Amino acid sequence: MDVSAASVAKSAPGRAVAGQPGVSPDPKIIARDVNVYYGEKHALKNVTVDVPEKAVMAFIGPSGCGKSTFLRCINRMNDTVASARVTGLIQIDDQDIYDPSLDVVQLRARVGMVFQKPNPFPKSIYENVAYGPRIHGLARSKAELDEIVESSLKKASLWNEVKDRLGDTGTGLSGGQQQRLCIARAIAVSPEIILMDEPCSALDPIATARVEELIEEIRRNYTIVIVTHSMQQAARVSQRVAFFHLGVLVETGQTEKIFTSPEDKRTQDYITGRFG
Ligand SMILES: Nc1ncnc2c1ncn2[C@@H]1O[C@H](COP(=O)(O)OP(=O)(O)OP(=O)(O)O)[C@@H](O)[C@H]1O
Repeated sequence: MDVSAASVAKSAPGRAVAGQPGVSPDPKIIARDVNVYYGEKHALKNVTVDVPEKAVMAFIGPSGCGKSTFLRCINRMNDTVASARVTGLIQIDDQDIYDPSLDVVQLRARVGMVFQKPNPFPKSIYENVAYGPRIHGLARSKAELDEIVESSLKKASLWNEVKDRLGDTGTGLSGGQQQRLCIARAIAVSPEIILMDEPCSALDPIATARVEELIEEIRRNYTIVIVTHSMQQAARVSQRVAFFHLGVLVETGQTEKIFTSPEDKRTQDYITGRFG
């Protein structure tokens, strides 16, 4: 983390600058002047945005504009990319997540992630969900672990389909079921934030609809950020939208406003299919 940039941004926390584009009154996550470089490539440029609590925010924009890069900043996944360098400030609940003293394992328990391609472990359905709570010490007994597995699968709308075959391998489920299993796995460690990187791009329309329904059901309990190429999906599932273009956050706003009367011509061009 570039400390000089962070300290400048720190003196202007979210609430103090409400009213600026991208900044909202009571955010769960704030980002100030975030830049990401992959070696010489400047992939994300001065991104300042607030992500509201217990709502869905969609990141949209043409391929390569930096949506996934920014998403991966929020749980420090970019730490795993050797060439990546992140500057600026990202706070969750007023805590700087790039503070060197921060425990990244704990951060990733608070900030769950669901990927484009469903990626269950090659283990049983039960183990897929039980793994996280076990390594984080969330259950004191087998009965408690069973309870977490059941409630997570219920929240992910998968319980009825798998309750009689929890010992079967997770990779044997259909693609849509696998993705809901991955959401159950994320939910099982009681995250506050769930990041979803094009979670439906490998799913058929029916499985997509089920995941979207699931997002709608759980959104009141979690802060959700979803990257999507589908503007219909962004319109259906999100309450706020952020539009990225060429590494710049062009505009954020309420979903309906972005899709009906965006302020910036680039947003207008993108949502009307003029480029992208
Ligand atoms: N690991 C990496 N190493 C080098 N460059 C990268 C890496 N990951 C992403 N980039 C580059 O950073 C830019 C932003 O990529 P990113 O994946 O964040 O875009 P995106 O908007 O999510 O794209 P898409 O919609 O196609 O997934 C692109 O130019 C991409 O080539």
